Amino acid sequence: MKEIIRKKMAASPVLRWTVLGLVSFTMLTGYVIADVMAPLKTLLEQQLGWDSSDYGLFTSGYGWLNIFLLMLIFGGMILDKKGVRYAGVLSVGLMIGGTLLKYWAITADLGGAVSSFSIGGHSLFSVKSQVLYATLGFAVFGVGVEMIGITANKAVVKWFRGRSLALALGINVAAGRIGTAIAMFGSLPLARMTGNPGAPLAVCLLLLCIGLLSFLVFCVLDRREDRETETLPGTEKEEEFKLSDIVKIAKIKAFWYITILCVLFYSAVFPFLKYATELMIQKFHVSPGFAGAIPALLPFGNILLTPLFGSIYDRRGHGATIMLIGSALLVCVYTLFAIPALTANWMAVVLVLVLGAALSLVPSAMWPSVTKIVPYRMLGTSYSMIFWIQNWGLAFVPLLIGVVLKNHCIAGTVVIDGVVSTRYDYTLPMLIFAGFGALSIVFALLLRREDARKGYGLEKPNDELQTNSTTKTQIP
Ligand SMILES: N[C@@H](Cc1c[nH]cn1)C(=O)NCC(=O)O
Repeated sequence: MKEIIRKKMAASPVLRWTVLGLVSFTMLTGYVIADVMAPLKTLLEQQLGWDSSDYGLFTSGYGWLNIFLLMLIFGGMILDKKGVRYAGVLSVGLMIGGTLLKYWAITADLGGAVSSFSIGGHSLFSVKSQVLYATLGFAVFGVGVEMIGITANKAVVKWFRGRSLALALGINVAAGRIGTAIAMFGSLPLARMTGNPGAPLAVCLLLLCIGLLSFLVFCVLDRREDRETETLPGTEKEEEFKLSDIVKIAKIKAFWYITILCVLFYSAVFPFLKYATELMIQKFHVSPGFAGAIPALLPFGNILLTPLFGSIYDRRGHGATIMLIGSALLVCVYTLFAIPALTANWMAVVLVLVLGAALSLVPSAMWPSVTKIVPYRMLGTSYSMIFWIQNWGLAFVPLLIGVVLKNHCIAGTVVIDGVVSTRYDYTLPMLIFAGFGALSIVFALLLRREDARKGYGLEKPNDELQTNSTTKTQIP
């Protein structure tokens, strides 16, 4: 065990909250683009001649570079080595570059060109060039947006550790949810109004440039603060991140518990949203025109509740218990979704709202808790390792649910909007999500036990820890 002296918590509250506003706004602009194409699936098929597999390929592009080329992990290491300013500007640059490529692909007339890939004369696969370029653009964007996620978290920790940290991180998550809500509600009307599926992307690009400006203003404030803090008496420079720190992180049991809890929990929520509209139509008999509005309630609930639960964690503690309650709610929600006899509309609304509460509880406690388990200098890499494993779940669980639906859940046909469609029985997928929830409970319990053993302080108020740890913190 080693002790280092932390930088003094300088900065006025006004400056701290200004910094949070600037960084969170940049996050918001990135998260709008992450979801902006999701409501346009039908429009892409109608206007650009895409089919479902083109759309599936394009959507999956988000995780390609992050997962397979380990870009997320490299992003975390760059963040720890070079700092939040460098990593943030790089992230926004990648998001702008990726979105420009995607916008060009969607709006250019490529004359129906097809790109084919073959090895030794054997054709592997061919894909519409437009889809390929749009997917590559989304893949580059995916690296940037995941990196801004970890960078924003680390920047918030840098400015808020010990002072309303969970509230600040909760507001940052809420900013991301506002971005998702804007995309879910604004994208389709704008594309329809202009008759151009590229129009929402053009607006997003403009928004992202404002996000870049916002981050640049943050950089000026952050650099000034760094200079002032360095000159404070009694302030020692923090140890630099080393590659060997990855091994140190990997040896922390609680880190793995929180990582596994993260992948299980998020795999039970975000992939559910990809099927939620169909579930509303087929199980709860909601009209197709209104069905998307029920799952869209989810981010709205989060916008208020995540900061609220964060603030409770700051003042009262119980971080591990909050994660436990959030996981338990998942089991309740999906078990009720699985019961075939429950088909009332209001029930679907209530269950989505409770799911929203779960999606507020767990992130509000999870991201601040990581700061109690790993030292600040390793935080970028730790967040990136957690996000990397989480991205596997986010990429493959929707696929798993699709395969399960296709092979085990077909229950005849149903007429939707005058079109005969396959009818699915969603009981099994809902039980799978409930299973993820049950496993999340196990890992939340393990985390709580480990906390009791090692004394990370997950059950203690963050603000109380501040008085003990503003100057000194224990480093494993
Ligand atoms: N790694 C991200 C994944 C994501 C993408 N869009 C929404 N979430 C993440 O976990 N961000 C934190 C969060 O709670 O959304």
